[in-house]
Amino acid sequence: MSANGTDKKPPSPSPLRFSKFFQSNMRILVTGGAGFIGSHLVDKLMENEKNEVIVADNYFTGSKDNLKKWIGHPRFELIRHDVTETLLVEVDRIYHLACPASPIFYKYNPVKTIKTNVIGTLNMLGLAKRVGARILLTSTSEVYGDPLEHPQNESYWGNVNPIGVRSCYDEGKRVAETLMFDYHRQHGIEIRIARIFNTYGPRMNIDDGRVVSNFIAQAIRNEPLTVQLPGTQTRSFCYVSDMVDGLIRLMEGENTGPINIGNPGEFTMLELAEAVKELINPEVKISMVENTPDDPRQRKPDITKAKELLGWEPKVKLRDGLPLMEEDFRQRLGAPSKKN
Ligand SMILES: NC(=O)c1ccc[n+]([C@@H]2O[C@H](COP(=O)([O-])OP(=O)(O)OC[C@H]3O[C@@H](n4cnc5c(N)ncnc54)[C@H](O)[C@@H]3O)[C@@H](O)[C@H]2O)c1
Ligand SMILES: O=c1ccn([C@@H]2O[C@H](COP(=O)(O)OP(=O)(O)O[C@H]3OC[C@@H](O)[C@H](O)[C@H]3O)[C@@H](O)[C@H]2O)c(=O)[nH]1
Repeated sequence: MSANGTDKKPPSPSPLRFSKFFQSNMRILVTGGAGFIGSHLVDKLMENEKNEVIVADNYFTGSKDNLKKWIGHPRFELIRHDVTETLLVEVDRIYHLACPASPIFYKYNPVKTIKTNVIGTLNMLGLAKRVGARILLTSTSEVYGDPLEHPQNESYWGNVNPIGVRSCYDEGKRVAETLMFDYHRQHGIEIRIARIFNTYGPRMNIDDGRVVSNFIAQAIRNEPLTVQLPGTQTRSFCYVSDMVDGLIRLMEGENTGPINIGNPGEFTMLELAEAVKELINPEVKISMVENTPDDPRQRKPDITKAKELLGWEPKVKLRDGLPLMEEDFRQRLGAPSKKN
């Protein structure tokens, strides 16, 4: 009797796979592929003509607009699907990103956020088991909570409030990581876990609520930059092209992780506001506003593992990445481009 209590072997891939005429394209599922990081990942995966990409997304925080250049492409398929329901597709790789990432959106329906992280990850692991796919989870630096170690390396177990308003996301991702390792140990599933630190870039929702998108939209509209108190809390911001590069290296490498993927350049929120002011609108005012509960006071990735195991480190500095994002926001807000 096997570990799952049955004598049946998992189904083998379709007989077509063993046909000598079979074109061995890599079939890749990206859950949450209509979102910010997901759509950039899809762009990169589609560059490789050997890849077929399937996106499954419920459009809660994502949009078809982010994928419009691929809709109708013969190697691309878009499915409106909620990962809390099962999905049956024949794939070789699963990038499992589906989950709202902005605190405003993950706190909007916390029970749904937990379901997305727990039931959604169970469903994707079940799919990986059925079709023998390798699965990568986009976990988060939030698993470290309000960290008491600085910078954070992967062996730190974190300082997370289990009953706070952020817990649906933080604890949801922690359970998702546990599920990944249990499926790996119990069923031999090939897993990869990325712990992503704050990522920014074009295509973030304008009303996403995260700090970089808020400040850029505010600077372009000449509205005060809302620095939440005390303003000395820190974050480390990674440009999205670096993030996508790190995720693909992790997926195709030999290590399960968890591996931190982020940019170690650390800034206080007041420093970030000053940088946005200087680069985008020197006239804009800065206004100090109330913060939300359990906001982590400091965050910076130790990326030694990513450097050693993936040969990866970020290339884009914050001062170079912010103007790239500004142009995209100007277009979408209907503000004149700075290039003209
Ligand atoms: N951006 C960051 O700074 C950051 C940091 C750490 C971890 N992450 C993780 O990376 C992933 C992508 O983040 P993002 O910034 O692109 O966020 P995003 O909100 O832009 O994208 C998330 C996508 O998942 C979809 N989605 C949400 N719930 C779903 C469900 N139940 N079923 C199907 N689709 C669903 C959304 O519609 C959206 O397209 C998330 O898992 C997030 O937790 C992001
Ligand atoms: O307008 C704002 C928004 C946010 N902030 C501050 O900026 C900091 C960063 O806040 P964000 O909402 O951008 O993101 P957080 O770092 O809190 O969480 C994020 O990080 C890890 C990911 O998993 C998630 O994408 C998200 O939870 C916080 O200290 C917050 O208080 C502002 O000062 N002003």
